[in-house]
Amino acid sequence: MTGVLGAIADDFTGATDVAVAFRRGGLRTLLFFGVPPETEATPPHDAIVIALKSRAIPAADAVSLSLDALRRLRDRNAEQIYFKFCSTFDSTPRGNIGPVLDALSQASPPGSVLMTPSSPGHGRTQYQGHLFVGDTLLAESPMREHPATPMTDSHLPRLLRAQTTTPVSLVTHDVVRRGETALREAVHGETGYVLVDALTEDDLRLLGRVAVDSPLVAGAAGLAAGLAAARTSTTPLATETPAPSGPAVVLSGSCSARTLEQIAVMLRLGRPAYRLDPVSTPDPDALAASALAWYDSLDAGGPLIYSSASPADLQRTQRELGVARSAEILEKATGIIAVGLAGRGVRRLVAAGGETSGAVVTALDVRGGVIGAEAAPGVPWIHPVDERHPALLLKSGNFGEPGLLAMASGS
Ligand SMILES: Nc1ncnc2c1ncn2[C@@H]1O[C@H](COP(=O)(O)OP(=O)(O)O)[C@@H](O)[C@H]1O
Ligand SMILES: O=C(O)[C@@H](O)C(=O)COP(=O)(O)O
Repeated sequence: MTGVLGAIADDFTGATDVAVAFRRGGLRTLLFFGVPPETEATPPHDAIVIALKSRAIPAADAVSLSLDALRRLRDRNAEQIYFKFCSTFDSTPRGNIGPVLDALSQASPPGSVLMTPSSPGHGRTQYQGHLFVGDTLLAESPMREHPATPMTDSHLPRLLRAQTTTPVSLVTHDVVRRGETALREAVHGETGYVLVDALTEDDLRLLGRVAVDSPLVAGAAGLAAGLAAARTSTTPLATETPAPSGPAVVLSGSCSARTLEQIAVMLRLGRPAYRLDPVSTPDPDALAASALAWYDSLDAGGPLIYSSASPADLQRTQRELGVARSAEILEKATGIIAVGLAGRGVRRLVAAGGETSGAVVTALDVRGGVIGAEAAPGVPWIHPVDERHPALLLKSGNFGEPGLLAMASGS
């Protein structure tokens, strides 16, 4: 399919992940945080990614935001739409993957929707409809403890059927192994949503070829890369923007197991660290003010301000304050802190966690940026178009080696 490839991502770290996948595939990619104004001027591009914060909000709001994004992408000549959800299928029985897919497919030309969360680069694979995180089933991985979207089932057709009345079918790996013609027949012979097994990047390139003319495709960064590879770009990529420099701070609200390891490394290295405790200070303004006062008193660089907590500590806070209220307090405080840090001359902000990153970008009012060098696979530096903003590294909870946060905020 020619024309622009438009992606709608359900959170901000997911959006950077998919933007990187498109860019690596040779597509000149723009990333917008939120639906851009109609008039926003843009450099030439092959793909546009719109980052929403629609993963954990009420389904009706997620649908309405996604339809706004769809309209804006269509205004900008997007002929093919990619709905990016999490490679760990983060959702609840109420949504939001099913409801958003329903709305997007009703607003698109007819045809089955090929989809898979498989992203081998991140250790996610789909086999016999089951989602694996490394060598572990999703429901046995740390995702079962996620604060907003605990994943306690690994079977994708069952997870999706709980969220939609649209038919959901499964194409298993034996069909993928038979090659393009067999897969094309299997996918295009179905109606509704077709979850296709994929274990390798080669599988995903095959899926990309099969979906290259479909108006709507869905998945994580793995299939996005497959789709990008199936489209050709005649324009060579711009040269890589160098990694940014200047004072750096890590802001982490991610409670993912990988982030906790990355925080442990920072603490072991003796980096200055300030823990946000919403139970002792439930007023976000007061919480932010004390964190900023602490920052002002520092003489060492590369500090960490965090609320990330182990599953047991997280549950204690959530019992005390409620899941929504604790997240609301922390995200509001984190936003205020981000603005305060930018005002104090911080030039690199590393945010850990999708929701947390969304809070940071929204509070700073960063509208969009150019995708730069990757600090880890799927985690690029973002250079805001408005250069007064600090460079941003939005780290998905599950991504990066244990040393990533320390490295990205180092001098
Ligand atoms: N100590 C805490 N107690 C309760 N909720 C927390 C705590 N720390 C973070 N949160 C909330 O948990 C959610 C974490 O989600 P996110 O930032 O997407 O990271 P991840 O998905 O990696 O855990 C956010 O809404 C955040 O505000
Ligand atoms: O697909 C993925 O795993 C990521 O792109 C993503 O969406 C991660 O979300 P968070 O773990 O909430 O950062």
